Amino acid sequence: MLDELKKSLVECPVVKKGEYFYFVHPISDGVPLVEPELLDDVMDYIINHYNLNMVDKIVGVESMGIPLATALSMKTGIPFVIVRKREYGLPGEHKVHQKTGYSENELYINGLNKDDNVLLIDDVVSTGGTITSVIKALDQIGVNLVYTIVPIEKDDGRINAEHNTGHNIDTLVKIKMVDGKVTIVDD
Ligand SMILES: O=P(O)(O)OC[C@H]1O[C@H](OP(=O)(O)OP(=O)(O)O)[C@H](O)[C@@H]1O
Ligand code: HPA
Repeated sequence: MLDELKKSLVECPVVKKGEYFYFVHPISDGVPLVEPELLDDVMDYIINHYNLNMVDKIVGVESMGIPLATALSMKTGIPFVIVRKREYGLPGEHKVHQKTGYSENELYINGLNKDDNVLLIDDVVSTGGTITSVIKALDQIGVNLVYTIVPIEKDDGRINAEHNTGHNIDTLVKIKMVDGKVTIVDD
């Protein structure tokens, strides 16, 4: 089911951002072109492997959590909210500092309440910085984090993020950068 995702990852270009080897792929970048079948494969995998009956809200992280949250919402009928890079100043807005291997930003969380049953989705976990910060903020808000699903796991950040947050992070494909190229890590 995930064969296409794996194949497309191995074939995708890699660019350098400073010292960071950055793979460029439809799911993580919307570039060069997102084939709906690939998105559909990822969604079907999630729908077939998780019990989503108790999930009240899907939470996606800007930018590339947006197509994933949208597709999952449309398939399941569960509403979604986006953790944005824009501040709104609404009551109850939570500010989160995001640090990746190549950038830093502020993120803003709106639209969530204590005890909401939440599925968090983002495209990639790499250093684990982003998902760690977002999960810690969700814990502060007091939501019930039912699942955290990130289709692409790159290098070793997931384990650190799980250790630092105490939450499981489920990934669908694990990749490693070897000699500046994407390789698949089989379990
Ligand atoms: O595990 P980490 O090292 O934190 O990397 C993962 C994060 O990096 C990317 O976000 P980025 O802010 O680059 O942007 P985008 O989604 O706007 O492309 C990606 O979408 C993840 O959120
Ligand atoms: O190498 C990457 N490619 C795409 N998105 C990412 N988010 C973190 N690292 C990466």
